[in-house]
Amino acid sequence: MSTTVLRIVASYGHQFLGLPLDKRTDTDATAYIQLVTRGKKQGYAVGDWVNVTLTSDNQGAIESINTRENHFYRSEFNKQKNLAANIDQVAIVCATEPAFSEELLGRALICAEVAEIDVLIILNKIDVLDKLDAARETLSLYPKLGYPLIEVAAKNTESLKAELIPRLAGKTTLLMGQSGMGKSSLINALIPDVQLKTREISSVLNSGKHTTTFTRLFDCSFDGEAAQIIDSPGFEQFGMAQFSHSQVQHAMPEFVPHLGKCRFNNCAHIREPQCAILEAIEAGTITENRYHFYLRLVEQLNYYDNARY
Ligand SMILES: Nc1nc2c(ncn2[C@@H]2O[C@H](COP(=O)(O)OP(=O)(O)OP(=O)(O)O)[C@@H](O)[C@H]2O)c(=O)[nH]1
Ligand SMILES: [Zn+2]
Repeated sequence: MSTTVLRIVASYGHQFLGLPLDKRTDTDATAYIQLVTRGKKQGYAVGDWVNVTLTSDNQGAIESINTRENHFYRSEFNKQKNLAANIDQVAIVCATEPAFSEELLGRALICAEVAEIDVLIILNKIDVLDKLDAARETLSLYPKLGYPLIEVAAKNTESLKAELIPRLAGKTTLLMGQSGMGKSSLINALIPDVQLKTREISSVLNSGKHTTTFTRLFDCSFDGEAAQIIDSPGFEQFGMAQFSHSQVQHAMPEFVPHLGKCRFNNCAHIREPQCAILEAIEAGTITENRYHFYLRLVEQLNYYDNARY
C-alpha cells in the first residue's frame, strides 16, 4: 500500500474528502479520495495536507498531518472545532437585512486574531437601502480597528468585480457568516457550476443524501490568478472556551496599546484604580460597546473555568 500527500477539500462530520496536490476541485471531481481517520483521531480541517495510506483508488486512511501554517477554530466547551487550515484570510459576511449579530462578528474577529489570520468584513445586500445606514453605522468601528470592510450586493455582479474579486484573487479565503447573510448567493455568483459540484461532492461524501452543511474548498481563478474559497455552514454560535483572558485581551486591537500599563499587573480591568483600559474608555479610545463585549467574554471564560475544575 502506498502513502501519498493529499489536501483535504471537504469535511462533513467526521468524513473527509482529499485530492492529490496536482488536482483541482474545478477540473478533477472524479479524483476525490474518501478518507477515514485512524481510531478516534480527529482535528483535521479543510485545507490540511495529510499523509494518507491508499486502500483503493478512491479510499484511504489518514496517517498524519503536515505542519499547518495556521488554523481557524472555534472552541466549544472542552472541544476545538476546526473550520479551516492554511488560509490567507477569513471573510465574514454581514448583511443589511436580516440584521447581523455584532456579538458573533466580534467573536469571529477574536478567533481570527488568536489564529493570526487576516480578516475581511463583507457587508452584503447594500441594495436594501432602508437598512443600509444602520448597518454602516454598526460596522463603522471595524475599519478603525484595522479590519478592511467592503460593500457588495450578491445580485450585482459589478459590485463583486469591483470590491470582492480583487480581494480573493491569489488567496485562500474562508468564507463564513450567519445564516441568511447571503453567503450561498455570493458563492453562486463567484463559482460557476457550484450546484453541480455540490451534488457531485454530496454523493461521494454522504452517499447521496442531500446536504449543504459541509465545509468545502473550491479551487477557482479570478483575474487570471488561482484562488481558493472555503465555504462553511452558516453559524449561530461562536464558542471560545479554550481561550485565556490574556488571549482575548490581546485579540482586541484597541486594547493592545494599553495592556501592561495598569497599576496592578493582574488587573482585570473591571473596577481597579489606575486601570489603563478604564482610562482609555474615559478618553474614548475604547468604546463602551466593545468594553461590554469584552466583559461578556470574560464572564463566559470564568464560567468555563469554574465548570472545568
Ligand atoms: N436584496 C438582496 N438579497 C440578497 C442578496 N444576497 C442574498 N440575498 C437574499 O438573501 C436570502 C439569503 O441568502 P442565502 O444566499 O441563502 O444566504 P446564506 O447566508 O447562504 O444562508 P444559509 O444558506 O441559511 O446559510 C435569499 O433570499 C437571497 O436571495 C443581495 O445582495 N441583495
Ligand atoms: Zn486594567
